[in-house]
Amino acid sequence: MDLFVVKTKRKRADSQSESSGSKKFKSYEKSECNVIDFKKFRLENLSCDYGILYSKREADNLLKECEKILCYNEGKLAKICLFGKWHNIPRKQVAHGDEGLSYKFSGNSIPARPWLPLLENIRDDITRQTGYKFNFVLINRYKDGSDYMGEHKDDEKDLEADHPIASLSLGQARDFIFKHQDSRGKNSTRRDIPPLKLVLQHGGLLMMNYPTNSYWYHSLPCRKKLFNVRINMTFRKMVVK
Ligand SMILES: O=C(O)CCC(=O)C(=O)O
Ligand SMILES: [Fe+2]
Repeated sequence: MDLFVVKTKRKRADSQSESSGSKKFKSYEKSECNVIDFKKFRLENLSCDYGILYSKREADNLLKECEKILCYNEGKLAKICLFGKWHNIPRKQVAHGDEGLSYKFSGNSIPARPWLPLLENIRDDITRQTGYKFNFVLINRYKDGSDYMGEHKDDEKDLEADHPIASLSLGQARDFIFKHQDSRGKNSTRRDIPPLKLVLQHGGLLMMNYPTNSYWYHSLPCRKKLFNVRINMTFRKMVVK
């Protein structure tokens, strides 16, 4: 992790308003939580916390188990629609979650498969550590550094907008880049906001708090010289209709 601001131990659930930006947006419950060491990243409209949730041994075991039991989407569910054209996604993907939930993005809708005990255990570990509850997990598997995820925001309507997204990484450490929406491209109006680069490690947990996903894009760029598998799980709170 290169750029960094303050190191802190979050002690109690009622510190919730600090991580989500403003109390007035709170629309969910947050329970008591434990304490892993989170590093806090605070920039203009960005609030993220990063810490190591699992030791190397625990993370090795989880990765091995994931490789054994997870099955990934195929066919249309493994494609995205960009500017009217369908493309294979440059990685594998699957979602699990509460019954009836699905996740719509880039022209596709990913239905949640039922929870698996392994995923429930990880979800509950994250809830114990952060106090936040999740009803859906999107899993991305990058076979090596040539698999990637392009710049996007996780700001779909079916996500509870002010709820944090918890991102657990297993396997190959990879760069993860945040860019402020007004700092991107030729017509950028905010050249004064530099990107934020994190390195997401094996066993690392990144909390993306409100309002990060309303203002900042994130991506996992290609890294052709990396050859190991990485699995990322983003635990989310979807709106239940
Ligand atoms: O693999 C990652 O770390 C990124 C995952 C992500 O951004 C997503 O699932 O929306
Ligand atoms: Fe994302």
